[in-house]
Amino acid sequence: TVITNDTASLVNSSFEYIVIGGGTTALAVANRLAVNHSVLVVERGPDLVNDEAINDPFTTFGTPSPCHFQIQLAPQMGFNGSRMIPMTYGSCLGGSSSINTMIGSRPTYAGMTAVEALGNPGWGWNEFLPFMQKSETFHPPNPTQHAEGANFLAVVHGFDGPVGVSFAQPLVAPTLQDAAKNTTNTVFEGAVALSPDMGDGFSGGHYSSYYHHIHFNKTLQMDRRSSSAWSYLYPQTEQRAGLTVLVGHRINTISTSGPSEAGENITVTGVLVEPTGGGSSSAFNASREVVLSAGALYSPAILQRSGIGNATFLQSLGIEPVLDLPGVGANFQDQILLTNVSFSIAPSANITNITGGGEVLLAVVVAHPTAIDTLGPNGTSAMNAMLRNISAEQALSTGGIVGSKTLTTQAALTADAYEIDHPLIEIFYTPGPTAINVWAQSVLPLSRGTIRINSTDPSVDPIADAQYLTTEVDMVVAVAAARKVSSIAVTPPFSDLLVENALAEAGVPQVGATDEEVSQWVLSTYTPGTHPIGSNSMMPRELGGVVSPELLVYGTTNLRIADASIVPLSVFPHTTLGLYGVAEKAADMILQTATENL
Ligand SMILES: Cc1cc2nc3c(=O)[nH]c(=O)nc-3n(C[C@H](O)[C@H](O)[C@H](O)COP(=O)(O)OP(=O)(O)OC[C@H]3O[C@@H](n4cnc5c(N)ncnc54)[C@H](O)[C@@H]3O)c2cc1C
Repeated sequence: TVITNDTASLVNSSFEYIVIGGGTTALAVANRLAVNHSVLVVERGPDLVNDEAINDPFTTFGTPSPCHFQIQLAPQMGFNGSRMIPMTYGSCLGGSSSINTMIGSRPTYAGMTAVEALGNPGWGWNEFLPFMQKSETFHPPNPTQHAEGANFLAVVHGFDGPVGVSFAQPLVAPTLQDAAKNTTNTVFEGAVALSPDMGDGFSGGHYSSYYHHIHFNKTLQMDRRSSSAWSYLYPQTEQRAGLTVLVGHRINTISTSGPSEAGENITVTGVLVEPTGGGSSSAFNASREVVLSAGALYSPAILQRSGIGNATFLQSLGIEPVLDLPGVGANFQDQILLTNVSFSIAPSANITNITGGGEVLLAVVVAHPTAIDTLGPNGTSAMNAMLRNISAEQALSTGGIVGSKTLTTQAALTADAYEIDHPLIEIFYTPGPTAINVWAQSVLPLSRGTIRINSTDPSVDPIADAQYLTTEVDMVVAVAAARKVSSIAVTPPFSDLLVENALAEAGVPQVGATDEEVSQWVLSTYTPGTHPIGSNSMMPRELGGVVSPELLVYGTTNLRIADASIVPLSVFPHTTLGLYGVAEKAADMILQTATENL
């Protein structure tokens, strides 16, 4: 493997495959293709192999690094007006997996059923699971962790893949783990059970200690973030003679030839690249395929600059359309997080047992309540009523929808998922030095937004508009999540760990607050879920889909997308482990095509 930031040092300008981006999915795809092929990866950010703040999984979350970037979102809905909200993402080798909170969750069976039913044969849970397993080396809990509630089911895991997945060693914060589980049990009236394994596909209605994307080296007794870079690129075992990684360079456009006179598929021939800091451009050729993996925020922007997108919109920017694909940049979505929830620890409490003595990961206990657990016995029918009755008018008022049928179809599939056991919300408990964070997040939002460039200059960020909470159903879920957080803070044994007036001190609505008061708090304080997806969705073209189930961009012969932008519904409570599955499946399909075209 060659890693360089200097195009002059590259002997070749032609490769069999070019992978755009050096992030989470990109490096996994590149690793698999480079076993037998020449591959060029182009990453906008730097190589931070020796940056300990990134490598050490116990670095306090949010500590700035040269990989941390923010995009300013378009004005989002707030209380009595709009709010300006930034969204954080990673830009370096490993992409967002180099800075994320490493919570190791997977999509559910119900979620993948919905993805498949949207028109994506081959993407159901049973077919998808082997690809997640292929990526993973799971470290089972040790006997002490097991005694404290950490559990696993061997049949759903992989034990030989590049990505380390482990419980924190040792399992931190025993008092908090215990209190959080007991209180979760009480607040959800026993309906939320201790999970045998949160990654077994049936995680609705469960809670558990949580595993993270961490390599645990048993011999060295050492933990390291298992970013995509530390899984698929840096280890000795993953070195590939065919792999060249160009860092500090951004893709401006993808080059195309065709379409043929019959108006058939176009072929991509390579990419135009420029140094991130400015300088002259270089062209690289791809003899087989180009794989776009620049993430949900930037992949649609690269397509749009290359003339692939809504033709009318592209023309308005003076870009000659190559392919009219209105779904590029549409169906953009993100979960919301309620993060303004930090409860002070009581002076009498044993801080060491609660905080784990300083070595703390985000989310030591996670709960995935279903609609019934969260909204009561009529929860599923309430969700059904809202989701199945979305009118065409409401659908079209949601900014990022290509046609009304797109949202009604997705809403019905979301209702189906809740009927099986899909979690409605996620609640996670994390200790800090003097406080305990109880964060909640929506899981399957329905609001849809857009990613649109407003300049052909590749150094200018696209306009990212998540349209958070703009559908009624998303507000209902957010308010229900907030109410559960309030209940948790006043329910023993968890409440015993907190100062007496914890709710008021944290500014969180009291139990019994009106819907109006809770909505006001939600709208004033919610933050991005930082799980942006959907902006090049895998779904039928007539619904506004951009890629086929083979991840081929419609209307092209050899342009695939493998990153969070292809995920059409937020069925991954946290995205990373599922995205490694996407990457492994993408590589498998690309190599299959290579074999057919020998
Ligand atoms: C703060 C934060 C916390 C998170 N916490 C968790 C968590 O606990 N658990 C979990 O599972 N998920 C978490 N996530 C989400 C998860 O990390 C992302 O969904 C996932 O990493 C996205 O992978 P990707 O391959 O789509 O994109 P990325 O990994 O973001 O990679 C995209 C890459 O493309 C590069 N790029 C962009 N434009 C260009 C261009 N023009 N040319 C060349 N390169 C380009 C970028 O620099 C970047 O490196 C978190 C995310 C964030 C930001």
